[in-house]
Amino acid sequence: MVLKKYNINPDLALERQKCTFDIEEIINIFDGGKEKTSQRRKIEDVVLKSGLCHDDVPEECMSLKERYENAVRKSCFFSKLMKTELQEITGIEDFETPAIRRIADALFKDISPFLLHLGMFVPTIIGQCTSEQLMIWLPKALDLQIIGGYAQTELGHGTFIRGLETTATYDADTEEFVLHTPTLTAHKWWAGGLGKTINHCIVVAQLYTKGVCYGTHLFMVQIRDLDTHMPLPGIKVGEIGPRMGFSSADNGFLGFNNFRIPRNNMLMKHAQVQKDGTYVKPARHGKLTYQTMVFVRVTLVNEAAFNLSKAVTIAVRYSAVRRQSEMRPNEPEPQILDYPTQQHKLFIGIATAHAFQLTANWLWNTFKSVLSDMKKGDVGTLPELHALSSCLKAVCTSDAALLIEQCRYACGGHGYMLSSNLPYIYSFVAATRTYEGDYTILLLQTARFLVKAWEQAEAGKTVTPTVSYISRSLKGEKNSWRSTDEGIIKSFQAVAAGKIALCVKSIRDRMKSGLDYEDAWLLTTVQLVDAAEAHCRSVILETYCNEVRRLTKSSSDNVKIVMHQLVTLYLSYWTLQRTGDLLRYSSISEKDIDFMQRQYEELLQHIRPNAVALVDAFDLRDEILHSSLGAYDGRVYERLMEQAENNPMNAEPVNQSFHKYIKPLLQGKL
Ligand SMILES: CCCCCCCCCCCCCCCCCCCCCCCCCC(=O)SCCNC(=O)CCNC(=O)[C@H](O)C(C)(C)COP(=O)(O)OP(=O)(O)OC[C@H]1O[C@@H](n2cnc3c(N)ncnc32)[C@H](O)[C@@H]1OP(=O)(O)O
Ligand SMILES: Cc1cc2nc3c(=O)[nH]c(=O)nc-3n(C[C@H](O)[C@H](O)[C@H](O)COP(=O)(O)OP(=O)(O)OC[C@H]3O[C@@H](n4cnc5c(N)ncnc54)[C@H](O)[C@@H]3O)c2cc1C
Repeated sequence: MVLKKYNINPDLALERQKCTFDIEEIINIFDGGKEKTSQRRKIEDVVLKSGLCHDDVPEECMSLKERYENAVRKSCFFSKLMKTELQEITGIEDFETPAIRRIADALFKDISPFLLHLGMFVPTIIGQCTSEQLMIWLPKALDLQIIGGYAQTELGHGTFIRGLETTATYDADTEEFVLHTPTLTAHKWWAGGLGKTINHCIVVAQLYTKGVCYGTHLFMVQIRDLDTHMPLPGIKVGEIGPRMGFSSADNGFLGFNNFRIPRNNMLMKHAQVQKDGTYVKPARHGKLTYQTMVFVRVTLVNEAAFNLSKAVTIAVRYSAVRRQSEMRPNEPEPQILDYPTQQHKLFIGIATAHAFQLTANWLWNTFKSVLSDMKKGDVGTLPELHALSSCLKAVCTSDAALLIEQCRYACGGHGYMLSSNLPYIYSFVAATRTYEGDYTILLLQTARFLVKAWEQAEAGKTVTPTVSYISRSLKGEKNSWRSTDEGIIKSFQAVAAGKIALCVKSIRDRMKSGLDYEDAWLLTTVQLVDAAEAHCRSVILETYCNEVRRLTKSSSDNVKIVMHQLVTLYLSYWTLQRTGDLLRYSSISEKDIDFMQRQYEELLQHIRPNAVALVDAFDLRDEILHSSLGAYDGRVYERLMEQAENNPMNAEPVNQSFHKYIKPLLQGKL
């Protein structure tokens, strides 16, 4: 839809006048500098001027098939734009992925069927291919001569990768692998783009050679004819059916009937099958084939931050425009943003978006540094990255989903409209809690690392920096509560250490009472998930504080103040959420909690005048927000009426069902 232009709503205009800081400064901080902001805006301008964001009818009023076809059309033209005009017009050779990611949302209110091509297919080629394989597939994939996806999950197994049933059996006579789907539950299920769009995919299958199974490995498989797009003989493929969100992502199913691929289609950077069928196992680490998942988990922390920033922008702007009830008799109805309970629902969303964005950037840098270690042959830092990316993906996507839903509650009835975009944002982020490793499963992976770290520290060994608090705790360091940033972080670390200690004790006690390790672990998993979550909280709190301090070093005083108010709000919020834990594992007193509660409520008041400016500082254009409630001009009621009038249901004054059913019913003739 072409966005109509309106004058700014006077309430919003007034809000912007109250702002105490230069929003451009905060925008630059999050973009990574002025230059990056200007590059991003250039990219956005090109895409927005391309006309590609236009839909003749609102996406939500299209049928599923129309939505899919529309998303394919846009994905193709967007890809062309990325390869040609964007580079020519802006002169920017190296597209920053965050900029492309952000502007992609102007095209797709739901999901691009090409998401997995860019999000997993290309990264798997980069991470799992030998240099010869890379030369064959990477240029084709980048040039979109082939379009791919990532088919790992099966109907029967998603979490437990070792339980996958698809087989890839090596035939040394023909130097081919035979892919086969032995059971109903072995059918690949869920892969994005697989249903109708892609012609290639990475398939994860159990490798058999010389009669031995070597576990899951990755294979490049062409599934459709490049010209006719028909499934190749031996391939059964289709769309899995309507779901909560992801309607235009054509998630698919896939079965193989003794389907043959050349030996060279096994991705052999880490493990190899030689021509005679000899298996060469990965030299360095057994889980390197899981690397794309680590990459995606890292990017999902960014997704959590970005989508939360969209939701909270919509809800804060709406709350500044919406007036409801009365605070005192006969006074005008206040903006709902003036209610402390509304501020409590929303300001934590702003602070969390900052915390997650800065944590995502930090995690991305950690990821790059681990990759560079691995290139030098050192895999020593991989376990910590796996533990960090697992818990951060779990906690950030889960918190973001809850806070996005809270933003929807904060918009009352209108938040329930698809045109608010909040239901779309929610259904996208809700899926991120499950895919790429379910919440519980990933926290249990981190817990495994934490228990090991505890045992190492107990044995007097040095542990990695993110768990160094364990060593301090084992040395008997007592926590003394202080309501400063550092003091609060230390107390959250004491909570994590206390919980890990209890897990270790529970496991040992259970083993002493006769259980084996597996059962002792299993019975402790509720506590283990809790301990991993506590560890993750302490990581986020510490990273957020450190990064704000680092990034605002040369900022103006007013920016420092407002950014630090949000940090303090975040620390206070989580202190109040976790008083039980803090009373148990730190020296916090009831008086301290009263102080934190008052500080929190005062902070809501301090942040209130800057709330709209703070969400403006996410710099999200209306075309990216797609929201009748969240547009920059705040013309909520005009847009709600506009979308109602454009609803195809209103194209005819009387629907045919009246004549077919209602009238006969009224007349007793049905
Ligand atoms: C160019 C132009 C283009 C134009 C385009 C135009 C349009 C463009 C539009 C688009 C715009 C742009 C878009 C950009 C991208 C956006 C975002 C991307 C979104 C992507 C969407 C994604 C959708 C969703 C995809 C999916 O969902 S895909 C499926 C994901 N599936 C899962 O995630 C399964 C979870 N399950 C497990 O991951 C395992 O099952 C399990 C639990 C670990 C146990 O694994 P197991 O083998 O049993 O191992 P254990 O025995 O437990 O552990 C044994 C030992 O190994 C260790 N260890 C386990 N792991 C690992 C590991 N990794 N690494 C290291 N160690 C590990 C463990 O610590 C232990 O160490 P130890 O303690 O021994 O020392
Ligand atoms: C929108 C969407 C897109 C997707 N895209 C892709 C894709 O492109 N490619 C692809 O390969 N896959 C994809 N997936 C699949 C996704 O990765 C899996 O659904 C996800 O990993 C969870 O696995 P599962 O469905 O088997 O859940 P299950 O493992 O069956 O989980 C069900 C419940 O059991 C619990 N549970 C399971 N095992 C344990 C355990 N050991 N201990 C304690 N609790 C346990 C879980 O915590 C969860 O609560 C997608 C999924 C969605 C929703």
